[in-house]
Amino acid sequence: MVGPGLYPEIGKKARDLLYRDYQTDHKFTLTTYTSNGVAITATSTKKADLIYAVMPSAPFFVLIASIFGQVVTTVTVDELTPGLKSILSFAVPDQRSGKFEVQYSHDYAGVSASIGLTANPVVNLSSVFGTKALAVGADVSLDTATGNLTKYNAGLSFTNDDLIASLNLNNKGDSLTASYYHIVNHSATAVGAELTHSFSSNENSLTFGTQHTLDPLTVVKARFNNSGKASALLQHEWRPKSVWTISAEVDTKAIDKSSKVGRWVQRPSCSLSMNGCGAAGDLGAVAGDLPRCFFSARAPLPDWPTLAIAGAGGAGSSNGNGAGGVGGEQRQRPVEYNELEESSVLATTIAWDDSLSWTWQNAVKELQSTLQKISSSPIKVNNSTLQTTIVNLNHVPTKASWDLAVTKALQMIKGKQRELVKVVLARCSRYITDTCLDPVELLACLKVEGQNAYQFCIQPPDAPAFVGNSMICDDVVVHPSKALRKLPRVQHLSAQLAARIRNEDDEFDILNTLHPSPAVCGLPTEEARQFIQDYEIFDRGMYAGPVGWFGGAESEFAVGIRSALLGKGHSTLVYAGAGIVEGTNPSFEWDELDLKASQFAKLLQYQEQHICLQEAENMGTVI
Ligand SMILES: C=C(O[C@H]1C=CC=C(C(=O)O)[C@@H]1O)C(=O)O
Repeated sequence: MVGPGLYPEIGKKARDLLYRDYQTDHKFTLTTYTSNGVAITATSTKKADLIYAVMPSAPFFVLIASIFGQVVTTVTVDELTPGLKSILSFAVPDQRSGKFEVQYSHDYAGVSASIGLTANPVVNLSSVFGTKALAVGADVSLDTATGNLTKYNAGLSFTNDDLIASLNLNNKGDSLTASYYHIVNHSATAVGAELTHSFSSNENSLTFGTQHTLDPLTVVKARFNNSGKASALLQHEWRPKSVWTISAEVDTKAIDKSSKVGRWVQRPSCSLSMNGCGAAGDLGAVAGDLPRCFFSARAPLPDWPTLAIAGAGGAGSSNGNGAGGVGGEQRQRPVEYNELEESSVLATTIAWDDSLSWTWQNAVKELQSTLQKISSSPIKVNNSTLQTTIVNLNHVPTKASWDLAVTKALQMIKGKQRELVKVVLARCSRYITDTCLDPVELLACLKVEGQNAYQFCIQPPDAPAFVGNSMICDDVVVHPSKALRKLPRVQHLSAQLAARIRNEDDEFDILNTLHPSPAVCGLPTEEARQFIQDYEIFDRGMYAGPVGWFGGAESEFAVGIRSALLGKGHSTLVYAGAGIVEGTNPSFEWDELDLKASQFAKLLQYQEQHICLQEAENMGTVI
């Protein structure tokens, strides 16, 4: 850090020591570094009903869906000129939260200015003056829509070798925070404290804590506050940039209440969404306590008389409950629903580790409580019609923009350099219907679309549901010779590839290598990815990303195409893509998009067809 740093750094050391990583929510961070130094970070934090147990050596299961909760995407371009950095960030589903920020650091000043990417943006300006030892700063936000100052804070900090003291006036002057951070005797131990006084409520809050670095990869922390909450955490970097955190919190004033325990893992460099900016779409959230996740796997569910909500949680360990799958082999699925003659069985796999706090008893207790929630809310699924009508439809891109993008792709494919061979361009169509759609009913209706479809529904709590009817291969692994595969609307050339995985192979790495495949991105991958980034004008979100689960002994993923995102209200986004190669005709490809989207579209038109049929019947006409 040069000079006094930026405003958020005032008091940051103490705040990090006292608050960072203590949350018991599930958290997942992915960071992707592109070749030109741009870091793309997606962070997802959400309260989960169950806390996932993820163990490096034991069988484990992480629902990939868990990364698609509230996602904050930040793109940082460092050092445009010495000391200058620009940042573009947005939180999805609310992409209106996007902002552009410029930071400038100098020996005696640090200035940061940001502006929201909306018509009436919020403008934020902060500056710090001083030296590394003594800094004074202010932070102001102006809402240009109302002309009001929405924030004005001020701060002062004093830093020497092993001690940082700071004073912050926050909340428009309503609260004063004094904080202190101290490295004890140049050792691996640091202590910190923070005292906040609120002038309006006349309340004080005091938190103090300590942190000890056990070895370069392991840190323990503990803290206590004046409302009686005691917390501790253990953090270990088990491989580069991958951190395990186990944290616990006890309310000493209500010791009989169960304590909270959380664990999470951060993984690096895993681009799970097509172009690395995985947004969950721009639809409103759907309220609901339980995450809903469903993967139909290679053996689709026999039927859908009742819905089993797959609670996203409990973690996979072999307990023999994995139902028989392809060829009778024992398969573990996170949640499995089977219709038998006289009863139905809902089987789930769980994991535990008695040497940690996530014991067998805990795992069973959580499972039982989830099952109780599930069994108290069975829904009869209507799998014949959706009884809804499309009231509005628009496509992004429009046909004209599509033609332009395809023409541009063809120029590049035929161009002198001939670097691009194939690029897959996509379309996102927003259907407004006259009723709200239930994602599971939609999937149930889609089932007729193909016995071999891989059906999925991923719906974290309070988030839109991502559903799809993707393709899968046949049961038997054959030579990688291509065969024609006919589906109800389209046909594909398909081939199966089989490989033996080495012990050291990691399923995250395998997935990272396979995604994005030429079927959703193009060839060569980097050129196609760049073209999509430059010319595709909507955010793919989860569309075309891998969907499935990691199961320790087994993982299962399909490509999230033939998919849609269902949000709160009456809005559904339907995605479709097509590969552009030499000789492609833009209009034919547009028709192909219509064809691919029609599996959803025809279900949304129920009433129109129904009315037509009725009218026809009334008129005695046979259609
Ligand atoms: C990207 C999609 O399809 C890809 C997968 C198979 C066949 C494709 C095609 O026919 O062009 C696409 O590459 C989609 O359906 O959204």
